[in-house]
Amino acid sequence: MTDLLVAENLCKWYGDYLALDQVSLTIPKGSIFGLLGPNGAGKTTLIRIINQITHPDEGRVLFNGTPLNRNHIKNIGYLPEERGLYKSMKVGEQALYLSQLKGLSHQDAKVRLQYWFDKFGISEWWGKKVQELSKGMAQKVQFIVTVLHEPELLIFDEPFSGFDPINANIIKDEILKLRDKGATVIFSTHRMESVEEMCDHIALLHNSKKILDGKLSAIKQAYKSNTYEIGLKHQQPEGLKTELAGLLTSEAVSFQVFEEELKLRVALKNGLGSRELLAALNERAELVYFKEVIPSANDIFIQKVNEQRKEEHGQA
Ligand SMILES: Nc1ncnc2c1ncn2[C@@H]1O[C@H](COP(=O)(O)OP(=O)(O)OP(=O)(O)O)[C@@H](O)[C@H]1O
Repeated sequence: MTDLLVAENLCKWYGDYLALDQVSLTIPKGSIFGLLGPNGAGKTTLIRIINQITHPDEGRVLFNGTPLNRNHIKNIGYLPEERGLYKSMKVGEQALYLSQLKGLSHQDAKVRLQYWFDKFGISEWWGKKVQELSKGMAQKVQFIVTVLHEPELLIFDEPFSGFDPINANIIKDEILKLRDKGATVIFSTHRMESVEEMCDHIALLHNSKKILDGKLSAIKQAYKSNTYEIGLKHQQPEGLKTELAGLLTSEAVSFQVFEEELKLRVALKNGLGSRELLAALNERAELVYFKEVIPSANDIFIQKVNEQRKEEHGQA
């Protein structure tokens, strides 16, 4: 996979505050790239640089290998977190106006808008004023205007906020379809379940710095903690605890009896793996299930940010 966007050593100052500190990123073509981080980490600043709303003080961004310039604006669709349509303008009129700003002809924009309005079941709003729309309805219109010109890069900042679960699902499916048709997606959110469902790559920003990035599946593998969840039939915890003691660390150990089943969550000592654990268990009990615990994006976010905070406190 080649990279659509490469950011090299970006620095951005707001007065004497350094909002981005040597941030480098590579965004593979066709990926859904999650840009994550606590409030104030620098995500929006980075997105604004990619959109050329603001410019870096140091570093550069390459789009398809070329330094970012005004010609790339047509190739990018951006749905900002703060949504804004002109309230007194009519929906259709405004959608047409915004689409033409992205380089579409009036005729082409009209055909495409009609297609999307139909698809989202909102054709009857065409002649209404924006102020008559609910928040979710206005968001649908903005989503349409963001993707209408079929840009190579789509940037969504909290795309699901304000949508009910059904509409959020519709938007999610549309984003996945756009990716399948070849678009690259940058997706900034605090909703970790959306990251799990959609992102194949992530970058985590904290205090203006990138502290983690890569393929989500590889990051998950790297953050595994040799922990397993096991269900066993007809077992009591006491004997088993003593028997397994030699294999387990003192962390993440839980033994819970639930109806006929004993549920275990155990962390193995370094150097031991599923083979040793299974051998010890097989001697004793009938397995119902056995699985390695893979950390969630949420677990990884919390762990990495907390580690970073501790490190920064240590240095202070
Ligand atoms: N125009 C500005 N002038 C001064 N400071 C700014 C400006 N824009 C952002 N900042 C500061 O830069 C830092 C990064 O802000 P940014 O909006 O990029 O964070 P974010 O990661 O998007 O946060 P959130 O998750 O809360 O949206 C913050 O400390 C913010 O106060």
